Amino acid sequence: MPIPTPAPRTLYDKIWDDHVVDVDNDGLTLLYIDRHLVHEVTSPQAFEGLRNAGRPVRRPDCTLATVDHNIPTVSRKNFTSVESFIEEPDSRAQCAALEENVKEFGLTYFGMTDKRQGIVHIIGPEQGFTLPGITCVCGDSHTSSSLKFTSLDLYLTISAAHGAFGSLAFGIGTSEVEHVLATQTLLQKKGKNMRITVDGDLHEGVTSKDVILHIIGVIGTAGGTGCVIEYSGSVFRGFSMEARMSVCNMSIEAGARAGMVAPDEVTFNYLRNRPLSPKGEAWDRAETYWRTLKTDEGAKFDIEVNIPASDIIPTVTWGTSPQDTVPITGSVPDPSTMTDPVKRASAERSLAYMGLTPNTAMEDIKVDKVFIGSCTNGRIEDLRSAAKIVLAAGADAKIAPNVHAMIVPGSGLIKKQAEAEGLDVLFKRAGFDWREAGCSMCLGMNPDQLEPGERCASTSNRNFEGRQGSGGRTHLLSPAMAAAAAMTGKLTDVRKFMGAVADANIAAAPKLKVISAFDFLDDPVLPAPEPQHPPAPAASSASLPSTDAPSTVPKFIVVKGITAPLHIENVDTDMIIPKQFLKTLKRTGLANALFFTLRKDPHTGKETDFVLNRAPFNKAKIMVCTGKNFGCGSSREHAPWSLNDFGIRCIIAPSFADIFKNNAMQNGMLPVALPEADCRALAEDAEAGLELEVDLEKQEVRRPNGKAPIPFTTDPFRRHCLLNGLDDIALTMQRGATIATFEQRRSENWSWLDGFGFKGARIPVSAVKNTKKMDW
Ligand SMILES: CC(C)[C@H](C(=O)O)[C@@H](O)C(=O)O
Ligand code: SF4
Repeated sequence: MPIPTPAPRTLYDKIWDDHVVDVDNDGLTLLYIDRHLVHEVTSPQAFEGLRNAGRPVRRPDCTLATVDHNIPTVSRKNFTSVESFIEEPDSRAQCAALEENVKEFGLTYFGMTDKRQGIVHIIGPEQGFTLPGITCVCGDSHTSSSLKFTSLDLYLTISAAHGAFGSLAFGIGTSEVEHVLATQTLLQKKGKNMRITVDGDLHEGVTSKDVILHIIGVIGTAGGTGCVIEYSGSVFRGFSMEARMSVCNMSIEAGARAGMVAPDEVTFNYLRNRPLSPKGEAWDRAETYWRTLKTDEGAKFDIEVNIPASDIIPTVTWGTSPQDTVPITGSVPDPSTMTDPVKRASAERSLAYMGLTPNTAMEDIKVDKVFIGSCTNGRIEDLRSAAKIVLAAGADAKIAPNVHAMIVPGSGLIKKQAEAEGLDVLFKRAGFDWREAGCSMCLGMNPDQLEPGERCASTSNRNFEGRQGSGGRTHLLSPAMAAAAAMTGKLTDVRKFMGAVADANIAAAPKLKVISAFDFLDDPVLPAPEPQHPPAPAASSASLPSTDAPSTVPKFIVVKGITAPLHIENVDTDMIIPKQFLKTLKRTGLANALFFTLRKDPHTGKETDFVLNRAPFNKAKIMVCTGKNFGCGSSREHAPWSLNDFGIRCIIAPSFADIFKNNAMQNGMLPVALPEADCRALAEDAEAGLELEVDLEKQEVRRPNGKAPIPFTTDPFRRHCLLNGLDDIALTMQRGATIATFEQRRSENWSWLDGFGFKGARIPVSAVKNTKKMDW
């Protein structure tokens, strides 16, 4: 009998298969999570949940925490403690809460005096915490090139995230953070396989950031919904790890669950000898396994997109969605030429917000601020590429007057490396503001924010309304383009900083040193302190779904009530709840925060005529949105929390972003996806002030005035949980024995994934030199 050949599998299929702890008949999978990154914004409520239930963190050795979003980026020379350093009370409380939580639960933490502190998505790869073939999650959406600048002779390859290592990395909400902390698993349905291939030679001046902005412009911010994207083709193969990270990092902006690149020599060279990478014989075994992690010949992709490299030129955004891209040589689009009414309305709204007139040349747009940093572009190669532009501008060149240009390295180590290379001196001499590591003006949860009406050339990843500050206007672009904008004071084609004059300027300038990142990675990782929390009672195995597990999730059976209509496409979670409300330590009290920037006039503070401010919609229990891709962007669970607090238990829309959908259901809320025409019909009922009735048992939306109900479908497991008000964590805890069996197999087959660097003797908390400092 010939042995049947196994079906060819994609990279995603392989990683998925290797992490299945258990699977039910519907394909709902209990997936093991190898690495969990934690930050201060999305974790307080998760730790509180553990504390209330008396549960420990199941795998402290696979969990790494840092502070990044709230922290000021001013000099830390006088830092003594978070309490005295962070002025804003809510930011301070969130950072202090994390410090308490890591101590109580025994987690490794890179705090503000640790040079390894930085943006979660930067420190994971930097430390070798992120490895090929792993599953990696974070309560943060961004958990998902060798660029030929020939005439500038740039060694740059522009940079960011975990999937770039051939791992399955995705963002989760706070309830799922708690689930992973408690069980080291997640309940997941497998996504679709999507492949984006970019082949050919990139034009001069085109970086990995331009490549991913161009891709998002082509497929749209919902283009990757429900998919895991594998990036393939000669362009990605030719990219450095940093460049691959930038691309994978922005997969969430394309709506995808995750993005990945198959590991290869570039990956192995990046990882070898990183502090948390496997060493010696363990490395050899790991590398042998990693080399199997590529898509098999003939494997099936559900969606394939091919983009010729030659189509891409330096790219910039004009609007308030990352899909609003245009070549820098182009101009602001004219909404009057758009036929789709929802698209036209969205474009008009964007242009009004951005203060732009149709057909203005992009290069004529003046900027007030420049931000170089973020998890997309805060790496050493990004800083080097910006530095090259400064050099190309000439020995005494300064940034344009009236421009404030900020450079925020992604981690303390990157900052040190850049300073050793002399980049800080170069930048400061040209007038840039050189800062400490953190998320900074990417989101502005700290003091780094735009003033209303200010325009920023930004290397970050989101240009949503109010993202960088209420009323602030963001244009996304590459670090080289951002540096060019800083020098000229307006959006500028980076190729103007290339050619004979630029070459001569660079040749005349003192050579910048190139120093290896490995010179800064020598710190041993000290053991985590013993958790001070009592161990959980032994778990027993039970079949899923059981209805007798303890739960605080409300049931969803039938919801009837006033429905608020909304006619916006790509409603992002920054719009649902802006950043200033993410600083809470609670899940409640957020009703007033819902759609805050649309409900309050930023200048007068008075209520606008936004639908939720008007009777009867101010009492809405249901929301119907006619634009697709509701809830895109950030993974903040605060978005469903604020809807829930307002009284809205059900959202109907043509489509939802994956993380939002999950987050809503974790809170006993129901997202209903219906065809656009049905959403429009329901919106008409809603506008007439008539009540709708959503029945989950019968899976139908009942309409007023005897109109036929509209049927919908829901995932059977989720429906069961919603109808019975079941809590995922309690259900998964019942499968403790199955998880333990998986962990045993994991230790045998992939031993390098256990206990990253903590395997030796544990050091008690009291042995840390200064116990006030939490930087062990
Ligand atoms: C705070 C966090 C939930 C959020 C995210 O998920 O992306 C943030 O990092 C962002 O970029 O908006
Ligand atoms: S997108 Fe911005 S705010 Fe979010 S993690 Fe990255 S740097 Fe931080």
